[in-house]
Amino acid sequence: MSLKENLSEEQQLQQRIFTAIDNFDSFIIQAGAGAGKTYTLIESIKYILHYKIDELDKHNQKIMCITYTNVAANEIRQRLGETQYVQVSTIHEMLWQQIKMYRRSELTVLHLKKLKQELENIESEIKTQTDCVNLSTLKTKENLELFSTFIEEKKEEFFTLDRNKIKADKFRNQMMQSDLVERIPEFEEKIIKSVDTFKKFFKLVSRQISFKKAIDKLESKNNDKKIQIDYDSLSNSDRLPAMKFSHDTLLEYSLALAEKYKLFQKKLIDQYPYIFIDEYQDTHESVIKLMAGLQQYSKGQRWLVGYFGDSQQNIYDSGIGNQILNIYQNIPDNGLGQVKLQEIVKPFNRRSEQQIIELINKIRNDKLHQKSLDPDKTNGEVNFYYLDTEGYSRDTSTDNLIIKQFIEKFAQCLGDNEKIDCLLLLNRYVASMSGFEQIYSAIQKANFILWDEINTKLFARELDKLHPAVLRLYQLVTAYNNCINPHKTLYDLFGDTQSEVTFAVALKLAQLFRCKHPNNLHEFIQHIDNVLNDLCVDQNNVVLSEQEAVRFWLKKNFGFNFQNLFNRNKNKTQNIGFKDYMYGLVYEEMYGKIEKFNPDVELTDEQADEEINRRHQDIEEILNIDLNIWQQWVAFINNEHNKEQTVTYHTYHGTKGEEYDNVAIIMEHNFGKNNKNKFKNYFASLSLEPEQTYKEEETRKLENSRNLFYTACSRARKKLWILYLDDIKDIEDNLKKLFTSIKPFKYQG
Ligand SMILES: Nc1ncnc2c1ncn2[C@@H]1O[C@H](COP(=O)(O)OP(=O)(O)OP(=O)(O)O)[C@@H](O)[C@H]1O
Repeated sequence: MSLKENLSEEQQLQQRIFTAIDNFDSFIIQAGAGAGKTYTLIESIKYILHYKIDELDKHNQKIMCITYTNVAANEIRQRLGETQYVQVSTIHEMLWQQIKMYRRSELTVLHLKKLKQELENIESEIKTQTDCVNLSTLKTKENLELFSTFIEEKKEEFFTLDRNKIKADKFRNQMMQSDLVERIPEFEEKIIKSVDTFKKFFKLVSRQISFKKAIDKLESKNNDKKIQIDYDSLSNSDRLPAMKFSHDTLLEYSLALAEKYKLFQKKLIDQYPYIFIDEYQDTHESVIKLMAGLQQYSKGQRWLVGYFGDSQQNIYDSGIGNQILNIYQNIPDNGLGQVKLQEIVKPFNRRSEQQIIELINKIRNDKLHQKSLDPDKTNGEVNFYYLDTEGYSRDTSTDNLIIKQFIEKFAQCLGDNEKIDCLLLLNRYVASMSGFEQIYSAIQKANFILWDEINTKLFARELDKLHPAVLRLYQLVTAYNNCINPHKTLYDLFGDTQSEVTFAVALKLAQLFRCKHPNNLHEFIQHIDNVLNDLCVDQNNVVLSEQEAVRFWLKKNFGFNFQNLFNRNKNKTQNIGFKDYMYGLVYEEMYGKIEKFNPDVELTDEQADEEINRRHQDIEEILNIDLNIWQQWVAFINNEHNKEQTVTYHTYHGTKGEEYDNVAIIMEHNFGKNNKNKFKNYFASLSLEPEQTYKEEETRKLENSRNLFYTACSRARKKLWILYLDDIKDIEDNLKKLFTSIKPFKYQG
């Protein structure tokens, strides 16, 4: 078909969407990579703005557009231009905005329920642990109560000693200094015999206490001041007893609110008659259920939801992928009627040259066979190379050299100003090629992220996917970057201070925070600690506005309230400074509020000391990495590149939604040691007869590999070069089903 005919067909499809919008028919747009989903989404919004604006205006309504990341939200805002009739936000932003008005009412009910569930888990763990010989005397209610009183008495001291890496025997002596010890049977002989076991148990019971207190607080009838539950968007883990929750719990609470309170649904429907969800495939199941619930409830009213996405680009396990229609089918009728979606398939590809489209069609191998919008776009190139491994064996440094040589070869086939975007499978290579291998090694050594989660928790460009401790490090580097960047506004530094902070004070503090280039994060933290300490010492002269400014700075950069800072001198032992607080936080975020208890292994004092020392050394090592290296990592996370850069390295996941002219993909059999043969198995599965089926788990893994491969290959506009680093003998026949040209790549060692 000619370009003209294709354009006309595309126009008709767009028209079907407009008709669905006119009729308030909820729909789902299914389209492969580069089909122009985002473009269609924007066209749909523009259509409403053009034809329905009076209606929106009359009812004081808005269009809601939900994106998967902040980057995507900004992109859409930019492409739409300023308009008060559209709210573009991530699902978390949108939900919090909607539910925060319930933070003193209905949310406290949900929070209370969650605290109680969690308390049950803690109590069952306490039970299991008191089964072990050393703690068995704490099995009785009375002894456990005595132990809890002991904890209340020694808590501050315990955590100060723990933080300060006090050796086991000294620690034991300090803990023994309490009248309560006499009253708790076998305290000396058994309970504190292993300091390691004791510490874990202490933390567990102290967690139980804090949960109980939080529950009491919420249940207490004579609260003058209503307790408030808050979403903490800057932290990647819940802090339930502190009445704070993070991203996943936000989804959970929102769905529960919607299911329980019809008013909540009604408000959403009234406020946003059009809700669009971009990249539906990576959306959490609870969001789809929430939308389906709204759709059901709104029957007969002016309301619709429109999903845009591609199930084969689902690359995160938390996303619903191709399950959306099943979820819809399983929504009970509730006497309100079955919810349905009109399915509109967009079969075009606007991004890539014909050669690339052919390849990605073969990879997806489903009904969504794409055709190029412009049949004359045939100047693309796909090359598959396998490494000719004869004569040497692979290791990280050789692989790095091989990748560089491959990129050079690719570059020789390109024009002078052309760039290459290289997608690397292995995290170590992404780190070394992008200049932050030291961070990768140190984090791996500290061993607080599971092997197969490192790709997301250290390399994700969506901040809410980073490991909580890694996010904390990101915040520290960003706080430093903001301090030294003269182009940052006072809002960037202090957030919305609602004019409680004067311009002069904000400037003074900004200057104090801006230190001489520190060598590492450790020095930066020390510097901030010094500044805050000086302000504390000088507190008689510190105007209230300065205290406020510090408070806003800490809140904006790290999301925490540090109210006690200026009261410290009054009661020094009770409160800690910024440095200790930050170290404590990082330690806790790395190793958990309670280190995992294993009753089979009881560490001796020496082993426990060694273990604690090791952990502290690992943290020291991380904080002592050169700050320039940290800045390179932050630039990677923020996807910032300098203009001269001719090659940019990415993880496969990090390129979601992006497009580049020339793409190099480096592959191999494995994806980390827990995903042995991930890609080998995928390629091997291509010769599977249709009647052969795998177990569900196996199918899920294969689909994930295919989706990752599909998403990677479909980023290319013009040229795609793939290098396979492992031996392809066993999968060669299947590779030939996808690639017309398979050539050896000879490394010049
Ligand atoms: N109607 C259109 N007119 C002009 N350019 C378009 C149109 N639709 C899409 N494009 C362009 O085609 C390319 C692919 O579009 P887009 O990024 O919206 O695709 P997508 O379906 O969201 O892709 P992916 O699923 O891979 O993220 C972009 O460069 C976009 O600007």
